[in-house]
Amino acid sequence: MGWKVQVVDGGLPDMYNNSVVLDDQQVTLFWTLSETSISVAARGEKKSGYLAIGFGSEMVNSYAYVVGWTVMACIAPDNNEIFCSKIVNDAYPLWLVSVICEIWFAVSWLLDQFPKWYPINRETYLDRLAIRFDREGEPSQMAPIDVFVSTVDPLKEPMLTFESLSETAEFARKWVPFCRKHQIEPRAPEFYFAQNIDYLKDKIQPSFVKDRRAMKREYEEFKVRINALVAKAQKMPEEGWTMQDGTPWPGNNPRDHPGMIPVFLEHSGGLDTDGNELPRLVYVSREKRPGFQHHKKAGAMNALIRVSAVLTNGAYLLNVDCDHYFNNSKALKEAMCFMMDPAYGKKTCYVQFPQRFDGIDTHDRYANRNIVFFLLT
Ligand SMILES: O=c1ccn([C@@H]2O[C@H](COP(=O)(O)OP(=O)(O)O[C@H]3O[C@H](CO)[C@@H](O)[C@H](O)[C@H]3O)[C@@H](O)[C@H]2O)c(=O)[nH]1
Ligand SMILES: [Mn+2]
Repeated sequence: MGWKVQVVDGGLPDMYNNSVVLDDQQVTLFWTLSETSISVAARGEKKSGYLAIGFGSEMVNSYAYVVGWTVMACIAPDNNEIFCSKIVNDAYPLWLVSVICEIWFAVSWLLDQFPKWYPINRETYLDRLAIRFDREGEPSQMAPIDVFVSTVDPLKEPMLTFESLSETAEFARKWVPFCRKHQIEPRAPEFYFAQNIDYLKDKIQPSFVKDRRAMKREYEEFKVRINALVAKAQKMPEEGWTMQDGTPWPGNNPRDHPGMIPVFLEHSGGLDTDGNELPRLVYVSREKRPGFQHHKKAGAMNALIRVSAVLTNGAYLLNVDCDHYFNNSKALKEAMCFMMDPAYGKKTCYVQFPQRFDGIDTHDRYANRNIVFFLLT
């Protein structure tokens, strides 16, 4: 990694070039692009040499170098030849804004560096957590967790309507025992079945192939039922939806409706096909009225806290967005290692999971591939 600054004596015939008049002289700019580097050079009429600057590929990608480069550009004297091709004296506000921005970027980059000086690594020991709170043959002492999933528009976002959740709960009765039996990861079926790996590798249970095939079929059928619900939901009748007893569905106007809290998988019946208890599932549609600020996701979370306080009152809350999935089914227990730690648990307010994104657009406009934040926290 690094700079290659060269003074070249002679022509640069193989490079792209473009001539412009800057101040009182003709200046030609040259550049070449290769897979791994960019070279730029400039030739002025009154200058006898070239200054060619090569950027290696790591260099181009390195945020630190970009910051260094821009800081240098900011503090370099006005009449320097590297950074200023033409000095405009009447654009002071523009200059000021860009300098402030660059300085802020540099400061924020610097702030990002401090935690790296004293990194703290923690390891979770799930076996020790189990010894303390989850012993074989005894009722679990693990603190209960309420999981909140919010959605604003179930047609644009993953289909999270009352009916699709009920289908999902039904599917979970078979999916969860299958995952437990064969240690399936990730537990999001769409991503599990899409994985392009040799699924027979390291699997020794002869029943696995049969179970997987059957489960895959179940999942395909589940998807067909969900797609049918999506198709149905897109074609709302003119008079709006009606309920089974013929009365209109109170949620027909998404911006003006009362609160609704149907509950599925209540105490009994919430068992998977192995007879293990499944989490209780509650669907909340909070009240919305025109003219009242509903505070988006934060408002949804507040409504869920109130419902959870009445229905389940879990000691801990886990929040996931409707488009999130776990890639490690032990994640909740790992978080609990921090929360229930005898020494640090009381000082720990929340645990933030690192986040990775699927389906990033090719230009990654939102810098979703940037994981610096999660490497630091
Ligand atoms: O009125 C609203 C608006 C949003 N949401 C939900 O809030 C979540 C996040 O919304 P979105 O605006 O799509 O956020 P993203 O930009 O996709 O996600 C970023 O912002 C989220 C909210 O802070 C974080 O949870 C994520 O980790 C982060 O990647 C989703 O489940 C939405 O359904 C609501 O429930 N009601
Ligand atoms: Mn999102």
